Amino acid sequence: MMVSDIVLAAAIAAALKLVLWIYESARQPTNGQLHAITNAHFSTPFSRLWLLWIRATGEEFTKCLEAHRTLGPIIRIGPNEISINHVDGVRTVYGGNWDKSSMYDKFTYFGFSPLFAIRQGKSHAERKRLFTHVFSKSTIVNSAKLNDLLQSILTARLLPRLRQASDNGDDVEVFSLTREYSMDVVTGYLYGKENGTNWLENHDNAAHHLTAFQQYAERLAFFAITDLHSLVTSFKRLGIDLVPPSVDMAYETISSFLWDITTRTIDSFKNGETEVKGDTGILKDVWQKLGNVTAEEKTRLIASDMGDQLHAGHVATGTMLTYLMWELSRNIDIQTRLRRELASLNDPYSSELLDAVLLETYRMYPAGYGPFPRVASENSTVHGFAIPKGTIASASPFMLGRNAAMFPNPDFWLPGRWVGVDSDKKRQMQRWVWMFMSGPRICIGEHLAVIAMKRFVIEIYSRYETTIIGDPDMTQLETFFSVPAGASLPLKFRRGPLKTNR
Ligand code: HEM
Repeated sequence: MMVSDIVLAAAIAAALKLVLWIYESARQPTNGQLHAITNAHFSTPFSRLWLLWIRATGEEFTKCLEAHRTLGPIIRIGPNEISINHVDGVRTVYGGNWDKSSMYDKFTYFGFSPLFAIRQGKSHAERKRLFTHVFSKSTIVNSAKLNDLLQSILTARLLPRLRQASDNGDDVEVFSLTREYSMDVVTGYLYGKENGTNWLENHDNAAHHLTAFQQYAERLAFFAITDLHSLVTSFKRLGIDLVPPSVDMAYETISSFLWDITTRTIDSFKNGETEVKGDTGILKDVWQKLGNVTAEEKTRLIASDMGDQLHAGHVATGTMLTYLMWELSRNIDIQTRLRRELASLNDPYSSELLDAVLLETYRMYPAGYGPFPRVASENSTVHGFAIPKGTIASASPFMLGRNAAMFPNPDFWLPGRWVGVDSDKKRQMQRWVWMFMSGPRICIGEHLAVIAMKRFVIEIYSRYETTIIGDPDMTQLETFFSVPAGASLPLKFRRGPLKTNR
């Protein structure tokens, strides 16, 4: 056979595979028991194509929100899939024993699923026990070590960099700055201060890795790895790669970064080596708790979990801080009030306006839009509808946060809506702010992220006034890591008009 014949045969096989895949996606067995639920699109009872299309074009959540606004809190988005946009339905699905869907199988590092990707409740609960104490609210709030870590990262790395930029009149690229800060905090907590990253001071090293994390979770790459998985695999067998090589290279870069930082730290306490300085964060504790596996497996398992925690920890926290600073920089009146309030309080953590600014940012710009699919493990009732076993359901913090009855003018960032409201009303409102999720699969890093964000905002806005430069594209991408489309937020930092003791 000549080379051209082989290429032609591969092209024909690929075309056939594509046609078959479209046919299968377009005509799926319909689930008759879901007929009572309103269809988001006429095709959804028998086809996934509408869902795949809005996902591929990056409009999944605005289109589903539009459909919810006219059709109600439960809509059908595929032959076997529903979308929920009400906290009662969310409580049933995410607070109960619905497992994660097969979408999560695609996320492994070093041959193991990290906590986030474990589908079943029992295996998940076993793994989660390794980390529950480490991330509990009382551990985080009372940890003197974490307090020192934050203090040293802020005073020795972040503030000198901002002072220099402000004195020189230089812009600060805030989307990078916030991710660098967040990675330094998360790795410092997990691996110990001396063994974690110092990206705030090693900008080139940081930029290389930030790009890799960004490319790996890029919207279309995520879509290809999850929804197009079978097509991507079949094409790969024919020698055609639908996923750009940059994604594989990014995965390699992330894996080697994770492996290096994790094994260096583990080796130090395993072999009593002295290369690694200082304490080793929480890793030693996790290592000792892991029984019944070989040392090699333990290392791979821990590195896999670290992959998950480092990725979520730096991108999500960095994204939230970026949107918060963007809004404060274009709402100078609120920024000024916040600065005054922080300066007037002995304990700036107790600032009501600081809380309001954070909650409003979680509501408007949740760092992950989804999808977060779950599978009904038995016949259930969701928001009054009978849902058969095997149905896939999902919800999104973006859609829940745009509830106009709960949040008038839902598309506007208005922190004032959280100020002066009575505690019952505030609790009601908070149920709709679902950025860290709820139930057994709630984000384990929530308290670490919140303390890191509060400390960052207090330190910066007690000292500096920030203003926007140019016209950054802050459109939020509708995907799992919903980062700003322009991936950049340059701000000007000016020493604050108020003098404070901090
Ligand atoms: C603002 C920052 C953060 C946001 C918005 C966020 C959001 C989320 C969300 C929505 C989930 C559920 C994902 C799903 O079910 O598919 C999740 C899970 C998780 N997050 Fe976070 N996260 C943040 C920070 C962190 C940090 C700092 C860490 C750890 C250092 C972390 C570690 C995890 C882990 C391990 C899970 C899986 C939990 C489980 O399945 O039991 N996250 N996070």
